[in-house]
Amino acid sequence: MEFTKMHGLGNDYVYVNCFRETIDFPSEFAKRISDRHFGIGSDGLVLIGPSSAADFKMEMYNADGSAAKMCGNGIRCVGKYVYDYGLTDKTEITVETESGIKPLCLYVRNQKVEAVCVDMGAPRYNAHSIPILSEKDMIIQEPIEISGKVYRMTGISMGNPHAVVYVEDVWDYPVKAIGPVFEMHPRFPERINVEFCKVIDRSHIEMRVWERGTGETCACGTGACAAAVSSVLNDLTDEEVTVTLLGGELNVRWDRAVNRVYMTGPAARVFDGVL
Ligand SMILES: N[C@@H](CCC[C@H](N)C(=O)O)C(=O)O
Repeated sequence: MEFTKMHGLGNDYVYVNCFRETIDFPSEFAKRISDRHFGIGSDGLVLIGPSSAADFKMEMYNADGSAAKMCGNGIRCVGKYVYDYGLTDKTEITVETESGIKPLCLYVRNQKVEAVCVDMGAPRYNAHSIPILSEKDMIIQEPIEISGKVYRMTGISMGNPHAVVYVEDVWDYPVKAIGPVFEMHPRFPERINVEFCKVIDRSHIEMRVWERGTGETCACGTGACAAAVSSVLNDLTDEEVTVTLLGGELNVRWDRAVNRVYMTGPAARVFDGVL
């Protein structure tokens, strides 16, 4: 089976072209190939296939085999894959995901896609739709106790669930210790992705992420969007921000007039392989 290893800011997935290949048990397959010692090594698996409603369809699995409805870094790489491998010659395409159809704008240089802008759609911050168990309708700076410390979280869905918290020093934060306790807290019936953020100024956020189903990753596209939306809701930033992550920078703009979030960042191919 042919595959391609790609990444968006170091958030790396194995990409399989399902126009050509068939995977019967994608969840098992994702677990096996993601293993960094006994597999190919990745944060998960992304399947690219035909869609009856859009130009292409994307399916995404975390390293533990769980499926996610949306993946921001993954969808940028899908844009690069379909253009660079000649599945399309268009620079404006649509991709069907489990959380709806997303329009992509591909930025091409020397016949290769270097960066992609994704219209991520409308964020949702109603507790029920994230989902987060709460008596309140919106989760804004809501206290939650994790490992004996009270955090104030803001809950956002970007098609997948996120809890954004603000900390003093992102780079020194014990993300690997706190992240898994957050992820499994009983208030999150579908578990949660957690963004540990620091606002530098009204147009700049630093962030590390603990991803549901994978662990700490170098970057999370949906997480960066959730951090941007949370920071606007808490009046910490303006509508357009640069989000600095371990793997690099993303530009995120929440256009509140039309209630859509736009995420722009790089997409890169690492290598092709045969399994
Ligand atoms: N890294 C991704 C998000 C992948 C899915 C997430 N772990 C979940 O289970 O919701 C991104 O770039 O958005």
